[in-house]
Amino acid sequence: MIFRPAEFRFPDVKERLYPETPDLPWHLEIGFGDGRFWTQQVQAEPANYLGVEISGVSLLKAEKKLRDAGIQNAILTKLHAEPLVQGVIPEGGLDRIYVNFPDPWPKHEHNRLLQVPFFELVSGRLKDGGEIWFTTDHEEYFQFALEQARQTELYELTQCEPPAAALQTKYALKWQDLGFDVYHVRFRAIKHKHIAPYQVFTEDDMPHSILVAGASPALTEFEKSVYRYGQRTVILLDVFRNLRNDGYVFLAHIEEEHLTQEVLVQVTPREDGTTLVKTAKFGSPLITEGVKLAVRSVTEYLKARGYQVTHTAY
Ligand SMILES: C[S@@+](CC[C@H](N)C(=O)[O-])C[C@H]1O[C@@H](n2cnc3c(N)ncnc32)[C@H](O)[C@@H]1O
Repeated sequence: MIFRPAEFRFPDVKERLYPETPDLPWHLEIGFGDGRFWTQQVQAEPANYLGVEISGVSLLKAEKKLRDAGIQNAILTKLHAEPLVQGVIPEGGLDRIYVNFPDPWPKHEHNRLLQVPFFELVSGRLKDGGEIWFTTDHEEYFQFALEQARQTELYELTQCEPPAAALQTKYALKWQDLGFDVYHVRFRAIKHKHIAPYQVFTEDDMPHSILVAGASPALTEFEKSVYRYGQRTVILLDVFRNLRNDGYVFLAHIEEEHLTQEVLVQVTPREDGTTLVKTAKFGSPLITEGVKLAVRSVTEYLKARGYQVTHTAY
């Protein structure tokens, strides 16, 4: 089953996500590609499965594979692994994490998934004794990951044979056909670092502001505008006229840590003469701090063009 990010709770619980099989362990696969790993691994060790991918094409392929295999207790989602782990997974929630043949980034190792911040984050989301099973053909990334995990002093490492299913993934077969070796290690969490959940707000906290239009409220031209707030950036990419209510819709791009979202911010004139600025539900954005800042940015944009701000809730 595919879950849109907004369908999760932040954090969520296994009992809600897998009501039919709450007693099974909970396994997460990061970067599941076409999904074939889990169709085989589940036969060796049944578990509730959560898969996270950034590729929409992979998401659809994997969903079909799992459906054809008749696997019911599997949830797939399209997101970066980090906000999913930090936001959705409760402390001590996971029994295991699989990472099979992740992108090795040979020239840009800062992009690699398996490094100190990741090991720290997941140590708190794994149960005591929970493990990360890492399989790769890339010896340099393998050594790098061992070193990064050791630095944290949160794991016991065991190098051993990979599970049979990890040798049958699309990339496993590709690299083995080319004669590459395969490396496997299990990182067993023995200590847990507490990292606060990724903060996602509910619809009750929908950020908004109320403005009063000045003497010349109509926007006749648009300037792409960048707003920086510490680690977060909002770019107002475009604005469209709303023909239904004589308002506007801004297209905002938001970057915050590992999460990037495009959201629509509506500017709607109301009967009492005020103007309401709020995030549109369209696209089910995750209501994060960055989304609040997008509403703030649109409010600032309008303020600079003659609107007066009478109320803000962001
Ligand atoms: C080299 S492929 C391996 C796919 C699959 N595991 C296999 O063995 O065939 C790496 C996958 O990781 C996904 N990926 C990369 N970074 C990711 C991230 N931060 N979160 C989730 N998935 C990611 C990519 O979209 C890609 O499908």
